[in-house]
Amino acid sequence: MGKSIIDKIWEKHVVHQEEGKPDLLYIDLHLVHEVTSPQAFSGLRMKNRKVRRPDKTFATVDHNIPTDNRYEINDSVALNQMTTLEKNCSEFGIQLAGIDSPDQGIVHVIGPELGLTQPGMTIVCGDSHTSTHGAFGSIAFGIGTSEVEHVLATQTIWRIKPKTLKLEINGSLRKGVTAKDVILYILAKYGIDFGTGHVVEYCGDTIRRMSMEERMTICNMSIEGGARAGLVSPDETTFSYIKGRRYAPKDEDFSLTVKKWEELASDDDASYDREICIDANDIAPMVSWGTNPSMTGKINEKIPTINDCSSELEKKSLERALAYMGLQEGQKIEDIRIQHVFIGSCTNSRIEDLRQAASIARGNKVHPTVRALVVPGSQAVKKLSESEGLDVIFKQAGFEWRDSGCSMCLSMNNDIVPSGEHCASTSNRNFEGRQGFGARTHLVSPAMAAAAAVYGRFVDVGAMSAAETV
Ligand SMILES: CC(C)[C@H](C(=O)O)[C@@H](O)C(=O)O
Ligand code: SF4
Repeated sequence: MGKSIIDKIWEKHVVHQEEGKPDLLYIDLHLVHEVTSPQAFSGLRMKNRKVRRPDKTFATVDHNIPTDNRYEINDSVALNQMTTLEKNCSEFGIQLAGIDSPDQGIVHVIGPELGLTQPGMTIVCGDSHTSTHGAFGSIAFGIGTSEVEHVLATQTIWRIKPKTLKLEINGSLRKGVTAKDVILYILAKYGIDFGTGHVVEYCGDTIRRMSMEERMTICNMSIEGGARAGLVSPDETTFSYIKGRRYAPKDEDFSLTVKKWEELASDDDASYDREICIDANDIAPMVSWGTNPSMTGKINEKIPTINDCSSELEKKSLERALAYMGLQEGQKIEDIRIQHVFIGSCTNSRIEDLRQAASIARGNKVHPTVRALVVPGSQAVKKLSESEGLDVIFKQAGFEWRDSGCSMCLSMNNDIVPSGEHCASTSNRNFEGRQGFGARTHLVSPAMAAAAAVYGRFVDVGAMSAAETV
């Protein structure tokens, strides 16, 4: 019987195993941000401990950093977390992409961008969307603050080996359908618990044809399906993305390392605890209408009715979601009006995402009743976008063009959606209050968000004419 990539990586990283106990896993890369690290460093200080492998630890500021004027931090908690991280990194000798650094950005955007994220690694961060890094064929998962301290001190973590789920997607995606629509479709169809207790391996020819940016979008939202992590076996697309990046192996080392990475891919006869198979042709541009990511429909569908519900529980949660969202049962998704657009977050703020949004924004104008933000995932994405003129396209269309950070994905900085207003957002979470008290979030792809900005409501980007999208 062959092995899956999950088994292969896990086995290589176990440093201690005992019957009835979790495994002790070696960690190759520890990413750190300002929100979940302060207590961990305090813990080290109290116990007089050092960071075991500062060279395998990398920090940045992303959640709190303002993206309009980054030095104007009015919130004292935010300011304190950011300056505390700076102090901690200099005291413990950790590399930091701080507020002034051209490397600063959302932790899950800069890891891959700098070549820190590589196939076969175990990667952790005190952040749930660490699963993003699984796109490179690594086991990457979020950890709690006490575990951040443990990893800082020991470079290891205790974990029970998760179950494995093979999620295969085959076929061609229809016009206007992106990786974001694929993962929203999976969540709509299989629910917010489809991956509970499992590491999901995404495979099939649809995934194989995807770029690294697209694979990252899918792995990112594995967490919304309850999974421990999500990953894709590495291939040529992975290797050519990594080649030449700052922390990637160089020259001869690179080709030797690629040989090792090639062996990581799951064997054809690998076995999994569960398998799901999806037809890509069934997927349409998706829009979430409710308060969890499974409350999502295709653009040309209607919001379900109470009569569609198969249980009392389902009925109650539909009623509650509709009341919070200010929507009607049976309402057409295309008729939902929006007042805000947020293009950004660790799900969709990479260069390809911004290119897709720009192809819709070009030559169009943001609807007069809409406020729209474009927030690149990193300062490097910002710079690259500007070299391609994307900033000019967005600004001419009436979008705000920002510095990098988590921004409106969560209400921890200046960017907040006012109560009762609707936001088309390329982020990953839509629970009550996520983008601000009473804010109403609709999860969509970058192209769908840009089109919503132009029309003030949701439209099918797959049906837009060539003249509308240049
Ligand atoms: C702040 C952090 C702990 C949190 C997470 O881990 O998910 C954040 O990134 C989020 O998306 O809500
Ligand atoms: S962009 Fe959003 S989901 Fe991603 S790390 Fe930041 S707050 Fe969390």
